[in-house]
Amino acid sequence: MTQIIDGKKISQEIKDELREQVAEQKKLGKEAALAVIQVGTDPASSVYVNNKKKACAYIGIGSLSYELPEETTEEELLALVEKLNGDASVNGILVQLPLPAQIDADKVIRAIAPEKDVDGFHPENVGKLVIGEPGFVSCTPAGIIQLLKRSGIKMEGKHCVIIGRSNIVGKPMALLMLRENATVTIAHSKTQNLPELCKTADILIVAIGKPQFITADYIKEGAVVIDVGIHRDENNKLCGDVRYDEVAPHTSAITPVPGGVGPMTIAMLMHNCVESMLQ
Ligand SMILES: Nc1nc(=O)c2c([nH]1)NC[C@@H]1CN(c3ccc(C(=O)N[C@@H](CCC(=O)O)C(=O)O)cc3)C=[N+]21
Repeated sequence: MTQIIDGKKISQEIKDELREQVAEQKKLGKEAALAVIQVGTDPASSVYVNNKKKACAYIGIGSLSYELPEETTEEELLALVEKLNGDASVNGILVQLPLPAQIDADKVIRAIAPEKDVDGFHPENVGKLVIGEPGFVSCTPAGIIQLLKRSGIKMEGKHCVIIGRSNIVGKPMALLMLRENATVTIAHSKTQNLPELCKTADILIVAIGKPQFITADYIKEGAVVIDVGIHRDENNKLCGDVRYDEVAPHTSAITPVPGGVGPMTIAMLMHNCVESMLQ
């Protein structure tokens, strides 16, 4: 029997836990607030940003919303980040990616005060993850660990293949899996014999960014498959990097798209905001 890992349900559990924690802190006079900055009006970004604001409202975290025009300059964005760094009522700063071409995203990420970097993208937080010190962890990989733990899936000693080596998903994912005592392989666009390699995975985490790329040929019978991709197909329906209908029957557990990893990213962002408030 294939276990369908319900990211909506698990993210709801986490949000309910956080909501209680925030209510407790409110009694002590402590409040949390997240600043969300969006440059331009990419429709997909707007959906995610709205989901983040809804989650804040549900949990009781204040949200400040900055919607800047597409032609915003790097200097203007950096000035806003600086202002929010110095604002004691703001615990978290999130600059929605991708940014328009005139803005250097790395420069903006480095400008965010590490103690307000709830995305976990700042080099200081990335470095802490590498050496195993507490710090903010990138939300998508942190959410995947929660999905696995809360679904009763053991990671210790398992071979985990991660496809994708981005700073935001693949690399932090590998470090978190290592922390859970998995044996980790990172695959990428230059990896040879990708289907054969994937067939050795007990846990396959797919973050390639190509719609429905992974077929049943990549799957060891009974493997756990986590799909990080999010796309719209020819019928404008959401789909992932994995051909779900074909792959699912060969797995012991799999995440759907939507309703898998996506909602967990937001739950972990909320978790990081609460952590930031408690510091
Ligand atoms: N600074 C920054 N931090 C991010 O965390 C960040 C970002 N930039 N840029 C874009 C990606 C993508 N991302 C998602 C968040 C929620 C869903 C999500 O809620 N997905 C729903 C469906 C949403 C829909 O209806 O489209 C689901 O999978 O069920 C997906 C993707 C955060 N990102």
